Amino acid sequence: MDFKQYIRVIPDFPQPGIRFKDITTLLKDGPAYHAAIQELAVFAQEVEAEVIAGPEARGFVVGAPLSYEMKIGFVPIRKSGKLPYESIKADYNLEYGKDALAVHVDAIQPGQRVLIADDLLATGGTIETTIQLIEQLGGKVVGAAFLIELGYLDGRSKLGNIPVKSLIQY
Ligand SMILES: O=P(O)(O)OC[C@H]1O[C@H](OP(=O)(O)OP(=O)(O)O)[C@H](O)[C@@H]1O
Ligand SMILES: Nc1ncnc2[nH]cnc12
Repeated sequence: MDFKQYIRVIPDFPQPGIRFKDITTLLKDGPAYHAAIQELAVFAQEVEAEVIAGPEARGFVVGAPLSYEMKIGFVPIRKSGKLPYESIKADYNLEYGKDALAVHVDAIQPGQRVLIADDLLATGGTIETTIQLIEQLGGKVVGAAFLIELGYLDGRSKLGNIPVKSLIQY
């Protein structure tokens, strides 16, 4: 399926110069959303993922259905200050700002095979921070799956040897 046709590009959002890739136009199309998750599930099987981790918020709409499809667990990586239990936290930079992510200390078992899922790979700051948190808990990141990859920002370089799957490239 040509998933790119379902993405709406908004110029100058949220800041001048940013071409924002709007995934809501894909999400509202049932067959396209389902096909996208199915394709990422093939990758998740190939890398033998045991759990999916997704960064808030758009990582939830990719990671949660993927974990449901795979019948494996989902770990939310949340923006700082949202998690109720003991957590670890890391700061990071984005294409348009900065933020912090956190995860519960007991979210991942040591040695567990973790696939990270998100809607979009841009500078790689979010994924790099997510990897750092998972590895700090002893998890093994076996792959990273995205709907969209902005190749011109070279986020892949933050992933080292970790296998990457993206359905749409710009
Ligand atoms: O590769 P990067 O440069 O880190 O950018 C990609 C991240 O940016 C967006 O999230 P954002 O922080 O805007 O949050 P949201 O999902 O809550 O909208 C997107 O959903 C990715 O997680
Ligand atoms: N250009 C972009 N469009 C949508 N989400 C993003 N996250 C980071 N950069 C983005």
